[in-house]
Amino acid sequence: MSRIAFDGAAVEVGSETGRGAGRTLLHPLTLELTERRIAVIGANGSGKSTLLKLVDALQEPTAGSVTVDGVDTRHDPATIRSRVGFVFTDPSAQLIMPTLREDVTLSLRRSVPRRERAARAAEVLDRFGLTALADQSVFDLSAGERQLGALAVVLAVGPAVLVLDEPSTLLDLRNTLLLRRTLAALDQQVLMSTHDLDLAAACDRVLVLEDGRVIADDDGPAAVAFYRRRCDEGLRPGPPGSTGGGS
Ligand SMILES: Nc1ncnc2c1ncn2[C@@H]1O[C@H](COP(=O)(O)OP(=O)(O)OP(=O)(O)O)[C@@H](O)[C@H]1O
Repeated sequence: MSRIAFDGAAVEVGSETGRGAGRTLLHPLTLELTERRIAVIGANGSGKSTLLKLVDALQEPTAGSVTVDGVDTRHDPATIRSRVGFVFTDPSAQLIMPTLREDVTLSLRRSVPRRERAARAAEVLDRFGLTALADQSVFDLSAGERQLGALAVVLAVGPAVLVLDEPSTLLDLRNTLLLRRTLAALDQQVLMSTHDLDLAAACDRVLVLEDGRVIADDDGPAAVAFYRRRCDEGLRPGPPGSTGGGS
């Protein structure tokens, strides 16, 4: 497995305007991720996507550093992106060709000789049950089909690390199960953010984020149980007269 290291990495935005303090999206974080399946969970806006983007050099840390197998994301983003594949929540950010077959073939242009690309693309599409949809306009595919297509495009080039931002958001139950099986069978290290707690519980390690801080770091079942308790406590009405207790 790869070694993803955060060394005091933090993200603050807005301070560059010089008008007072900026907003901290991610507080300084120091940890190493070497497990095979890692999930990041937490409320909307807690900083999950920000953390993931640091790993693929899509976001620069404003303090500290992030390295993947010793390569600093700020110094060598090209090498980072050849090792780390990023699957966005919104597949339209990923799919740029008219059909999935063309998109997968295009993604193979640097790693596979031209004469082998068609066969490799067919193999990848088949693995995701996308063969029947491969030549249809991507605009005619359902959102879930596009999301699986985006995953196929990224996996086609065999990145060492796969980063997925909420991969099951648009998927129905059948495709969620297909995604789970596919992720379980991958050789790659997988780092994902998700609101699907079953998916998270099946991971080797889960980080729970709250307001840009890691508040729990445990195995899947323990971290998910912690997060459920935390959400439950947050929803419980406070004693009469306390903030949020109502009038
Ligand atoms: N460039 C930016 N400038 C200012 N604020 C930002 C910027 N990027 C993200 N944010 C804010 O930072 C917070 C964390 O965003 P992030 O996308 O990491 O959250 P998230 O945990 O992935 O949320 P969700 O579950 O809704 O996808 C959000 O409140 C977001 O509005």
